[in-house]
Amino acid sequence: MNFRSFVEALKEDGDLIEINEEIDPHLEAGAIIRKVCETNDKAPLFNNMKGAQAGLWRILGAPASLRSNAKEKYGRIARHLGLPPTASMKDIIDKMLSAAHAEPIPPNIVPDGPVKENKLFGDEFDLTTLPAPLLHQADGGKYIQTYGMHVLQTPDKKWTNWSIARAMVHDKNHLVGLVMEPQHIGQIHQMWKKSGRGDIPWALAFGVPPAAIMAASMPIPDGVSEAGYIGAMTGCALDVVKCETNDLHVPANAEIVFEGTLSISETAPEGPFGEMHGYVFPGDSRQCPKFKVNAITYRNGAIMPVSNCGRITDETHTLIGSLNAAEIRRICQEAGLPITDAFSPFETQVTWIALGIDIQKLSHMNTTPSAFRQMIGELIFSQKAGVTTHRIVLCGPDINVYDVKDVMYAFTTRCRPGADETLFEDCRGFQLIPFMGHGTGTPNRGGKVVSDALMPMEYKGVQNWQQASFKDSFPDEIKDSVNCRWSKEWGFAEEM
Ligand SMILES: CC1=C(C(=O)O)[C@@H]2CC(C)(C)c3c(C)c(C)cc4c3N2[C@@]12C(=O)NC(=O)N=C2N4C[C@H](O)[C@H](O)[C@H](O)COP(=O)(O)O
Ligand SMILES: [K+]
Ligand SMILES: [Mn+2]
Repeated sequence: MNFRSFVEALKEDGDLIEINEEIDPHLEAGAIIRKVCETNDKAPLFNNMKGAQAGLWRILGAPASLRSNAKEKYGRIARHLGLPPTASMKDIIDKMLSAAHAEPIPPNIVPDGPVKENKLFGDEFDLTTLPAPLLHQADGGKYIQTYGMHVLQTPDKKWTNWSIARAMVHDKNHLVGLVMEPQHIGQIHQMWKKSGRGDIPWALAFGVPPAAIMAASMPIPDGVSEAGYIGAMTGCALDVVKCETNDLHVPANAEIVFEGTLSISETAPEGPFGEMHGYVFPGDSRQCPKFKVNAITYRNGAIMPVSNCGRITDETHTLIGSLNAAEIRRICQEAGLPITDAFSPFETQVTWIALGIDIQKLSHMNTTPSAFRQMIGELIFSQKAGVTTHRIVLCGPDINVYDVKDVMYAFTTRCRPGADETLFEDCRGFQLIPFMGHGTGTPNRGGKVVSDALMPMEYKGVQNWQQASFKDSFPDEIKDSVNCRWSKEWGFAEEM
């Protein structure tokens, strides 16, 4: 599946709105994409961007946001993975974890590809004149990079990392973007700095195969190349082609590729940006590394994917939250903890993760609530995949952790504030969350909690209550007889 066929699949699903009238990259495209994300409407494809030149570029907005049709809520994300549009979030997470213990299938190097149809070098382009969008009025710049994939290799070339990190236009041939620890882009930046080998060969590929951008958004382990992981997950090697100006390889059918170097010494002001938690703090910029663009190669009719993040729901919730939860589930299970599921409710701006607990297995651990909470917090809050999470909620087997109504029902009725919670201050914190970066304490340390929504008896493997609900408070024969007359005889609404 490549990006073009992904866009075609959305069209066939009736999940695409093509806009052929001229749209301005200065706030207008951003406003449409933001409203699509807040209403779960169809993905907008802007075929006529003001300022487009030499085929650069059309824009696809909200590439992995939600569908309003409840039966296909995650359909646009499912289409990234070749799953049916009715796939559940559990199906999507299971698919993304399916390669965790598989032998990587390295990419297949091909001599040419659609991404080589057009090439611009040096003064043949000026980033400030391309239709890069201003996505929020208080943003510090035009965020040209919101759904592209950084390609960076360790100095020993053993690990090639693919990841998403934002970047804005700095001048005609430079970007400036977030390069944070413990992200792999930050780790590799540090390695090159220590190696004294000068600036880092870099590429940024937009409109890559959808499965690749999912891996780029996932905190798979240090040292694991996303290309090989995706090869193992899809069962086939991804075709890659060599860059014109360095030895890195990029997907051969990517829409657009920027090639150049990531500076280990030069910085420039970055941000502010409307971020994943839904805030922009006007004027709040920080010094970040510069990326020098030496060449641009691209397909005919190139499409630039754009994620306008902020208030729910957009790619920073559907992908960052869900894929961090995926890795947290794997890490807990490999540590022998009785975790069945993990999910980050969008309504928490993905600052929480809810864990589904197998209370039979829990009862065999003969542990206490405070000891178990300590175990869970120490494990998860020490992980890279746990950095963005500031509350973990432990839920019993009658709770569907993928449904925020269930998580809140458990959290608000089974977790006594204080007594049933364990605070963690000696761990890395996520400074992008306003209560951290603009709050009262240290911006990047602590501020975390494990909230235990397991009742004491569940540590003995028992749930001695019935939910006062249609599902749990009526015998099957009553429920069946009510259900079969529900809409046919009485005219109530059909079940969704
Ligand atoms: C935190 C991030 C963003 C923000 O909130 O502004 C910003 C917004 C955009 C670009 C839309 C965005 C989208 C649409 C998606 C889907 C993911 C991110 C981002 N951007 C940020 C960023 O600027 N800096 C960052 O360190 N991580 C980000 N991630 C998350 C990472 O991709 C994720 O943690 C990966 O696991 C990283 O790969 P590895 O290092 O593990 O290999
Ligand atoms: K990644
Ligand atoms: Mn990585």
